[in-house]
Formats: sequence, C-alpha cells, structure tokens
Amino acid sequence: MLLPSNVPVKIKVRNLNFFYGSFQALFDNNLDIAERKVTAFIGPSGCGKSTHIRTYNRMFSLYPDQRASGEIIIEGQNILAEDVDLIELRTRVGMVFQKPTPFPMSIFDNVAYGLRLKAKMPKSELEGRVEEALRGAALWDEVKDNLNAMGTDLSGGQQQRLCIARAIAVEPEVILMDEPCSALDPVATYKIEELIDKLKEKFTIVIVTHNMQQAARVSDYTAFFYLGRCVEFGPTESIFTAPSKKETEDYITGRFG
Ligand SMILES: Nc1ncnc2c1ncn2[C@@H]1O[C@H](COP(=O)(O)OP(=O)(O)OP(=O)(O)O)[C@@H](O)[C@H]1O
Repeated sequence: MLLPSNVPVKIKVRNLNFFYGSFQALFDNNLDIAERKVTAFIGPSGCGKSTHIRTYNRMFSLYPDQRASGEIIIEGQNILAEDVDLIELRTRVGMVFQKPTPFPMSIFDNVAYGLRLKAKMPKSELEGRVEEALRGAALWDEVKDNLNAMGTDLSGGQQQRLCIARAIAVEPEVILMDEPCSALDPVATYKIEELIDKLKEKFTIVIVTHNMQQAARVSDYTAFFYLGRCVEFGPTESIFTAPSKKETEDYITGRFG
C-alpha cells in the first residue's frame, strides 16, 4: 500500500484503526498519499472511505464517541497526537463535502471567511485574495459582477466551486473531497473534474468517489477499500487495467457494490 521511494509522499498513514463507539470501522489501514497528485478512494458502500478521509483533518474529533489509533503523518507531524492544534490542521487540510455547503452569506464573505479568521489584513489584500481564490476555483468570470449576491443562490455546481474557492483561499496543503460531484449534473461534474486537474499543480488532493469513470479520469493513484481495509493501492491505470486482488476486479467490473 506504499509508494515507491522516488515519489514524494505528503501523508503517511500507518496502522490506522477507527472506532465509532465500540464499532470498529477501519482495520490497520496503511497508505501513502503522493504530494501534488490526486488519490481516489473507491469501494462499495460502507467500506470506510468517508471514515478514512475524515481522519486526515480530525473531523471525528468533533464527536466524543469516535476515536482513531495509529499514525497519520503529514510533513513529519503525527496529526493524531493529542496536542495537535485542530484549527491550524483544518487550514492545512481543507475539505469539500458531497452536498455544496456555502454559508448563508454573500459570495465574497463565503470566500473571505477563513481568511478573516486566519489573519487581519487590509481590505485591498483581502479583495485580492478572494479574487485569486475565485479564479483558482474557475468561478470568477461567472460571479465577478455579483460578489454581494448570496452564495446560497448560486447553482449547485457554482456552489460547489464556491466551496472549493473557500477551501483554497486559506492556502491549504491538502484538499479532501468526499464525493464532490454526486449532487451535480454531468456539465457541472465535468467542470469540477477539470478544476481538480488544475488544482493538483498546487495542492495534494484526495477524493472519495463512487464513479469509476471519474476515478479513472481524475486520479493518479487509487486505493480500493473493502470492509474497512485498504486492500489494494497503486497507480490508477494499473488498478483499473490489471488489479491484483479479486475483490478489486469484482468491484471495478461492476460485479458488486
Ligand atoms: N456516525 C457513525 N456512527 C456509527 N457507525 C458509522 C457512522 N458513520 C459510519 N458508520 C459505519 O462505519 C462504516 C463505514 O462507513 P463509511 O461512511 O466510512 O463508508 P463509505 O465507504 O464512505 O460508504 P458510502 O460509500 O456509502 O458513503 C459503515 O459500517 C457505517 O455504517
């Protein structure tokens, strides 16, 4: 499940176990996430993809009965350690969800939100950073004359790109995407996929998807999960053309899942 030594690794997952109360959802996951590449998580419903991706920014720490053991090392720091600053971690590791979740405020304020929390800056700099993030999320041209409109009034695809702009505004190192296109139509999906391809020049991206074609189109590496275990990992092309495990082959050929 590890990358060859010549590939720069952004996140090292070692012996990751995860529990919802007494229910164990992940078992000894070991995985490397390559820097500035796209890694896709695939596998049948309930196999633990969302649980796994949400450990990378400690989303689970919001819930007292949820717990992870093992190590997740991002740039040398084990982010499962107790003394980790979770606010800082979540600016380093941003997240985009399945349903677009703009805040009930203007387009400008949605993108400025994290920037205002992070540091006080002059208005002109804030405006520049908001524009840069909206351009980075391929939304600027569509909203530049209407920055005071409510983010929640945009189309679903635009809302998702707004959420991506909000995530990249604070300049994270990693962007987690949990089925970011599942609520979108094919055109909006295509735009997000194009965007992902561009975003990987700057960010390390991890994406959960149920859509095999999407995983094949957007990702460099693919991890196949089954029953809480990461059972196969490798370059996307080899996972899709020559999987080594029967479960992987059955899943990608549509025999189950
Ligand atoms: N909040 C929770 N409390 C208890 N069990 C949970 C909770 N969330 C998920 N689980 C369980 O953990 C296991 C893994 O779920 P998870 O959502 O990570 O799977 P998934 O692969 O992302 O599924 P899907 O593709 O359907 O989104 C499942 O058995 C699920 O029922």
